[in-house]
Amino acid sequence: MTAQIIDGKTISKKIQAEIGTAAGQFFDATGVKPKLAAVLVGDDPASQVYVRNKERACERANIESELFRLPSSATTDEVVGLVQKLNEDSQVHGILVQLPLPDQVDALQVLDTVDPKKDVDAFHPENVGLLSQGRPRFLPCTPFGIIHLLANSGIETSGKNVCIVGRSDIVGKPMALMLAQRDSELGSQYANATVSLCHSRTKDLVAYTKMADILIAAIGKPEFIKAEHIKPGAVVIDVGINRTDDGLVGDVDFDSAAEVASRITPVPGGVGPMTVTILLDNTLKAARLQQ
Ligand SMILES: Nc1nc(=O)c2c([nH]1)NC[C@@H]1CN(c3ccc(C(=O)N[C@@H](CCC(=O)O)C(=O)O)cc3)C=[N+]21
Repeated sequence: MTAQIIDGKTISKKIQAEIGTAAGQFFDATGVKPKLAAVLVGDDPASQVYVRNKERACERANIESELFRLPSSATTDEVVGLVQKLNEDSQVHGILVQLPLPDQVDALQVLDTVDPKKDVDAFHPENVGLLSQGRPRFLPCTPFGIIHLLANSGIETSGKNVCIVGRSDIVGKPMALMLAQRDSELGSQYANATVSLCHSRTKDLVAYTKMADILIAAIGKPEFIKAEHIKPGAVVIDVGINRTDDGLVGDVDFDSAAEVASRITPVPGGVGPMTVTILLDNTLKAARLQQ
């Protein structure tokens, strides 16, 4: 078997065009152009790439964006102060604090400062709580991007075995919540999964991954998932972005996995562009919330 590719770049272009149309209509009705403020502390090269991708995508979708930079020596108080200023700025609808922050900055304190109604990453405890109760305000960008990828590819999750490898607060944990719930913004067929959330202490990982109709790799280890982890015909979603000597690779060994899977996302061009797309959607949602 050779897997069909799930093309995140093409799907994200299509959704970004829809968001652009909706943002234009919102502007015509209200005179307000949705605005995203991105906070970038230091000069991590990967963060610069992501922030640039986000700015370009905003431009395409009729969303204003402004980048606020602080030096890598910034203190917690300085970052918190900038976020407070953006909270109070009525022209700013969405605030994104690019992670990772430098070690001397208390990231939790910074993220807790973001006004929950401007929290387009959905990292604030109020938004995490709303999601866990099944009444989300904003949905976290990468997990919701994955649901969109599945929906756009006609891959339903209801009643399926989904295995998520990796329990991070920004991908694995919220992804598990969203897929296990009764409903999703895209319909109940894209929820209601039987979810296993696996991690570094999981015993017999292969037993879980091999049961999965949909396998989501969000571990942060280059090419960790191989053909032997995958049930023949399964759908494989690769969330990893690892920079190695061979260039950018995912958490899945693409060549061997594609022999066994029925559908697979590439890296780059899979989940990454969808993360950016949902950020735009959340910024428009934030602008609506603030009218
Ligand atoms: N507050 C916060 N929110 C985030 O959403 C957030 C963050 N911090 N810190 C880092 C991670 C990572 N992330 C990506 C965004 C875009 C691509 C992306 O555009 N990827 C393209 C290009 C990849 C490349 O060329 O490097 C692709 O996969 O095709 C990837 C990863 C958002 N993150």
